[in-house]
Amino acid sequence: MNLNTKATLFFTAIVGMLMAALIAISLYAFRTFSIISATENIRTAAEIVRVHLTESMINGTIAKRESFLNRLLEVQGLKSAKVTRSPLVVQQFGPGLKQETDSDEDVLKAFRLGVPQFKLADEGDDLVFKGTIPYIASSHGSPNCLQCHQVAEGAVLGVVSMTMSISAIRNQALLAVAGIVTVVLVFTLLLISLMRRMLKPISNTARAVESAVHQALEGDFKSHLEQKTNDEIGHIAADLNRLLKFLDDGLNRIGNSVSRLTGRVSTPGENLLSSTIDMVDGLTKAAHFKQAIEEDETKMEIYQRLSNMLQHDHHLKTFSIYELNNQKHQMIPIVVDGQVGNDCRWCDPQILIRPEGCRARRTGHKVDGITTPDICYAFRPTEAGTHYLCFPVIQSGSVGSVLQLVSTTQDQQRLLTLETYVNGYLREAAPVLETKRLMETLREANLRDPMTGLNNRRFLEEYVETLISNAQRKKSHLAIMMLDLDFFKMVNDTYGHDAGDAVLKALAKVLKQSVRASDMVIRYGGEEFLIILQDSDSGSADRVAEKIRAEVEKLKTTVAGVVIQKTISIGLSDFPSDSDTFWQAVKYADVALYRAKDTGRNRVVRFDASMWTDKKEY
Ligand SMILES: Nc1nc2c(ncn2[C@@H]2O[C@H](COP(=O)(O)OP(=O)(O)OP(=O)(O)O)[C@@H](O)[C@H]2O)c(=O)[nH]1
Repeated sequence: MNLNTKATLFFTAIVGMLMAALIAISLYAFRTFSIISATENIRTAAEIVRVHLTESMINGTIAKRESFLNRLLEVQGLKSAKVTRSPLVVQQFGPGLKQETDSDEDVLKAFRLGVPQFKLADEGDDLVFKGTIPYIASSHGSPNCLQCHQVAEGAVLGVVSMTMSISAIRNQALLAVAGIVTVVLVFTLLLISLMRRMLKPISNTARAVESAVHQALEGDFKSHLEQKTNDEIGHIAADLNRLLKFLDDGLNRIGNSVSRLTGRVSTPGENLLSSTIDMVDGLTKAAHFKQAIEEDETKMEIYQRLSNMLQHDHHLKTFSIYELNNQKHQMIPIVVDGQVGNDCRWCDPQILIRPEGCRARRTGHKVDGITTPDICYAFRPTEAGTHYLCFPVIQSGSVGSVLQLVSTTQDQQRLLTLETYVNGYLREAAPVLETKRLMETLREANLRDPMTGLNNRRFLEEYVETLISNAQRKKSHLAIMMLDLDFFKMVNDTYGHDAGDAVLKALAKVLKQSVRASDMVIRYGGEEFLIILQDSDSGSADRVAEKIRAEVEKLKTTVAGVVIQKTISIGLSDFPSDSDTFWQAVKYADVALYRAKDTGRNRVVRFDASMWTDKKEY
C-alpha cells in the first residue's frame, strides 16, 4: 500500500470516528432536549388544567368542565389529555364524567406515589411522550383544597394524563444531524483531495526512490528520478540521482581496473555491485596468497597452500596438482584430492612417465573438459558425469606444473565461475614457484656431485642431524662405511684423468645399486666414498661391504679400448655402538679403512677400539 493510500485511509478512519462521535452526541443532545421540552410543556398544561378546574369549582361551573376537557385536545402538540378522579374524590363526589374514572398503569402509580410519571412510547410511526401529573390536596394554597375535599393533607385528588407527539422534533433533529454530517463530509472530501494532491509528489518520489534502490541492489545504477518539486522531496530526487551516477561511474571504474588485473569479464545482466565485490575480494585473497607464498620456504608449502585454498575457500574436494621434474620428463602428483603424495587419480598414470600425454602440459593452454568433454584422452573419470578443467602453470617459458579441477555435472557451472580466481592464484604462484624451483635446483647442485650424481659431503653435513635423530628415535644403528679405490692414482697417471673419471662414475653406479634406496651413498672426497646404511645390524653391514668389495673387484671399465679393473678397500664402524658421536664414528670408519690399506688393500675391515690410539675426539 503506498503512502498516499495509507494517508487517505488513515484520514478517512479518523474522520469516520469523529463523525460517529458527532452524530451520537447530536442525537443524544436532541433527544434530551426533546424530553425536557415535552416534560415542561406537559407540566405547564397540567397546571393550566388544575387552575381551570379549581376556578370552575369556586365559580360553580364545574359541571360544565366536559367541554373544556374536550377542547383541551385541540391544543397543538397535545395528542391526548384526560383527568382521572382519585378514589377519595369519587367517594366524596361520585364518579363524575365517564372518562374521569379511566385509569391505567401510570395513573394508578401516580395515585399511589403522588409524584409525576413520564415516559417515551413508540406508537406505530409516532414517537410520543406521556406525562401523568398528580394533583395533591393542600391546605396552604389559595384556595384551600381541604375546605371542599374531605381528604387528608397531601392526598392525591386526581391526575391529569397527557401525551405529546415528539416525532416532529425527532425528524427535525435527524435533519439537523444529516445537515451536519453532509457539511463535515464535504469538508472531509475536500481535505482528502487536498492532502492527496500534496502527498502525490512525496508518494511518487518515494516510489521512484524505492524502485531505484531496488535496481541498485540488483547492480543497476542507471535509474534516474524525475525532480517534480523544488522542496525537500525534489532535493532527495536530485541527490539520489547524483549518488547513483557517482556509484555507477565509480563501480564501473573499479570493475574495469579489477577486470584488467584479474582477467575477469562481467557477463551481461550481472550484478555490478556483487561482481565488483567478488573481484575485489578475489584480488585481496590473491594478494594475501601471494604474500604468504613469498614467505614460504619450499615449493611443497606453496602447493599445500593452493590445495588448502581450493578446499577451504572454494569447497573443492576433487583436484590434482602435478609438477614436471627438472628435465620435464616426468610428471609427479604433488597433491591429489587434498592429500599430499597421493597417486595419480583422475588421469591415465602413463602421463607420469610420458608427460606429453597430458594435454595441458603439451599445449601450455587451459584444457576445458566441461565445454568439450572428450578433449583430453588422458582423463580417466571414476564415474560418468565427471568433468575437468586443467590449468598449466608456466614457469621459465614452459609448463612447470598442472592444476586439474574435477567436478560433478551439478557442480560444473560453479567450477567455470572459479576459473578467474584460480587463474589469479596461479598467476601469483607461477613466478614464486619458479624462484623456489631455481633455488632448489641451485641448492640441489650445491649438495650433489655433478660427475657421479651422488650427494656430496655438504649434503651429509646438512642432513646429519635428521639422520641422527631418526636413528635415536627408532633406537636403530647406522653402519658407516668409508671406501677408497686402491692405487687409483695409477689410473690417472697411466690412462689420463678422463679414464679416472670414467672409473669413478662406474664405481658410483655400482655403489648405488648395492644398497637400499633409503641408504646414503656420498662422494666424500676425490676417490673416497661414504656409505651410511640405515637400520643396520653389524652382520648385515659386513655382508653389504663384502658384496661391494666383490662387485668392484669384478667391475671392468672400458676407456678408449682399454679395460680398467680396480679393487677397493672398505673401513666399517657403527653408530652408536663404536661412538655415540656421529663424526667420531665416521673417523673410526676412516681409521678402519687405513687399516685395510695397511693390511694389503681390497678388503673390508671393521673398526676395533684397539685401532684408535689417538685419543682426539671429532
Ligand atoms: N680422475 C680423477 N681423479 C681424481 C679425482 N679425485 C681425486 N683423484 C685422484 O685420486 C688419486 C688419489 O691418490 P692417492 O690418495 O695418492 O692414493 P691411491 O693412488 O688411490 O692409493 P691408495 O689410496 O693408497 O690405495 C689422486 O691422484 C687424485 O688426483 C677425480 O675426480 N677424478
